[in-house]
Amino acid sequence: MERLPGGRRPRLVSSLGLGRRSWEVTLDDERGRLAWRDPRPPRRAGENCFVPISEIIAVEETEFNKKQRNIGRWHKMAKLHAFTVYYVKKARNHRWRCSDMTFWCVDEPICNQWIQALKELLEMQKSRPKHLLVYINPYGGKRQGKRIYEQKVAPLFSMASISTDVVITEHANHAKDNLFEVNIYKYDGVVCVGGDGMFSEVMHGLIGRMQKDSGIDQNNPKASLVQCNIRIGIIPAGSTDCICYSTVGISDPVTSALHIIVGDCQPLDVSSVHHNNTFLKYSVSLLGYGFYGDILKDSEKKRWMGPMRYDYSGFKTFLSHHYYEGTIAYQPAKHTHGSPRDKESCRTGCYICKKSEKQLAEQHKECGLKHEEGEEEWKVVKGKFLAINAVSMSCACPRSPKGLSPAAHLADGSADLILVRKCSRFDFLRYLVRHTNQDDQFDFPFVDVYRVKCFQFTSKLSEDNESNVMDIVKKRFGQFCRDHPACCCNIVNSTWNCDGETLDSSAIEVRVHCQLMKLFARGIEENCKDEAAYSQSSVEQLL
Ligand SMILES: Nc1ncnc2c1ncn2[C@@H]1O[C@H](COP(=O)(O)OP(=O)(O)OP(=O)(O)O)[C@@H](O)[C@H]1O
Ligand SMILES: CCCCCCCCCCCCC/C=C/[C@@H](O)[C@H](CO)NC(C)=O
Ligand SMILES: [Ca+2]
Repeated sequence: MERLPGGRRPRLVSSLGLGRRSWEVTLDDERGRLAWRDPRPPRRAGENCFVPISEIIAVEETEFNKKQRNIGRWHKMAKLHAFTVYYVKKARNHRWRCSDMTFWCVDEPICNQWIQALKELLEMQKSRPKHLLVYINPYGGKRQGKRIYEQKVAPLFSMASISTDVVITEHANHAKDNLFEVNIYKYDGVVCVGGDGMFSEVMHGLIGRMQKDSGIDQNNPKASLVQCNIRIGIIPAGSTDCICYSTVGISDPVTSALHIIVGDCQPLDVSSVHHNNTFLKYSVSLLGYGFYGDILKDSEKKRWMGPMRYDYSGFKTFLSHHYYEGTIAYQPAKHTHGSPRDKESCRTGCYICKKSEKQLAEQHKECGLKHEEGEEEWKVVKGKFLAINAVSMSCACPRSPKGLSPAAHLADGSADLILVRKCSRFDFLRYLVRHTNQDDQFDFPFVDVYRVKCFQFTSKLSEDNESNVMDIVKKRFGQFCRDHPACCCNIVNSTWNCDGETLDSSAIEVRVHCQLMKLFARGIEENCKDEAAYSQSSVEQLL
């Protein structure tokens, strides 16, 4: 048996047929690769091809005649034995597809040896899920959730030998409530088929369940929450699908299903939102007051329009140009080195997020699960704002491929607080348009951005309300009519948009919990054509 670099022996080396030619095929378990090359000298660059074992989806014995291609005439005389390897093929724009290759030989024991060895190696991929709980929202987005799951996802899960318990939700909060009742510990993960709202439900169910089982009171804004190690997979079938897009790089059901199958793991920051020591919600994407809150409030009445509702309400809200007065107090995130103005974005294996992971592990070692709230300084900002956005991740989505804060990190324990002060409609439009092109959306005198670990917000109206409700409303309403005929400032509060759900209170207290949960994802991969992708495309040229 030929030795590999370093004198290692591969697990298996055989001469196998692939297409019309015979190849030297190697199963190198140390490097984690299934590789094949043309044995005829000289070996030309580009003829060394491989698939990482971690990206093989399944292996199965194949009835060769059914798949028979135009192979040499002499082979037609003998009975051929074959096996098919299904693997991840990386296409453009972070899209993944399931591709396959059929290897053949005349020797049945060799064929069986290959099938067995590959299956053993797949069995050893311990991060892969075997049993999943799936929730499908049949009414999310364009109401395609059930069809998408049945046609595109279920066949892949079954090919990868993943068993599933599927729940088609019958009402809002069905998935969340169900997660408090079922034995979640028997599953390797929970999958939601829907949009950001559906993900939010599943996340609330899982995090809430973990806290309940650990005796943690979610109403305590300072409580150290217990990390949730049951991963969530998102099959995008919603209107914005921002969480899927920001963690995978594309909103595509097949790509997401393949990330689940290969057992990817991406930790995620979660912000808790409280009002007066009462827990309101968790957020992983956008907490938006003013512009995004008003869009959401208006669009909720137009759910029948589907994803178009956001364009309609967005246009209406833009024209209304309301601003809101309030005070924000925040603690800067000093533990992380990044800044919202960085040119680099969070990508697979991000070193800033890795550093936060280490810090978190050290913190847990030092003080068990007790969280030491640092007596760090609070900064206070008062003003009139068109939008207050706090994002724990970039919030990239098909409408804005770089997101609301392009340099925000998925798992660094911080959120980016973006304050858009009162400005002209034209300037606000310029700001919005920069979400869709390469220009810096923070490079405006009326936009400030801070990386924070917690913040509080109080609207001017609720500050006033605390003194004397009716007097102030009357006084302010008079002022409003006399001083602002253009009707741009608002005597009522806006609403918080929390990952696509409205909050009942305007005064909130927010804290980022570093890596509180995990997704079946790996962050956005760098956009270079990597070695594996190169090899795979060259396979197709060669066959
Ligand atoms: N069977 C159901 N009937 C009505 N509402 C449901 C049902 N199942 C789930 N929901 C609710 O529907 C809401 C919206 O769903 P989802 O997030 O899937 O779609 P979307 O709002 O169109 O997309 P996005 O959140 O990406 O904008 C969720 O908050 C969820 O609570
Ligand atoms: C005139 C051009 C204007 C273009 C403006 C583009 C800006 C788009 C930015 C969208 C960011 C969406 C952030 C995600 C929020 C989700 O949590 C939420 C629920 O799905 N979606 C919305 C729309 O609130
Ligand atoms: Ca973050």
